[in-house]
Amino acid sequence: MAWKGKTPFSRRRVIGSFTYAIQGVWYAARTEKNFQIHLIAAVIVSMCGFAFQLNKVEWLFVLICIFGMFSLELLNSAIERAVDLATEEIKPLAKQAKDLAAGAVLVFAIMTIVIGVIIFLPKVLELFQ
Ligand SMILES: Nc1ncnc2c1ncn2[C@@H]1O[C@H](COP(=O)(O)OP(=O)(O)OP(=O)(O)O)[C@@H](O)[C@H]1O
Repeated sequence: MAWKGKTPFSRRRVIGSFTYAIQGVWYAARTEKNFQIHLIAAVIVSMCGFAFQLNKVEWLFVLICIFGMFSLELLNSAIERAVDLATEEIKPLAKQAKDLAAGAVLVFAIMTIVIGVIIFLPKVLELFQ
């Protein structure tokens, strides 16, 4: 614990926690294939959002989907590492932990796709009318 001995809300501790969090996001952006795919998808979806001039509510849903996917992907990567740290052997509990974490990402991804279809499909269809 790098902040041991500091008061709970000391400025250095808060800045330290923030710095570590940024390091985590930066590490994922540099090394995690899935996180990079989500980054590209987020840029494409945002460009589509501007192109189709989404309203405020539509943007809120899109942003929740984008940042929710990032958050879950980061958690999934953290769980994978924690499991690998706990054991290098093949164990049913290790499999369950990793598969459950991957399942959480999948469930949110399905919701994201459904929301994407609800928001963008009518706008795309309008282009062909
Ligand atoms: N220690 C283990 N014991 C049993 N099964 C495992 C173990 N480690 C991984 N697995 C199984 O292999 C799958 C793939 O694990 P892995 O660690 O390669 O992650 P991944 O899903 O390929 O993620 P990423 O590609 O992001 O690293 C897991 O989802 C799990 O089902």
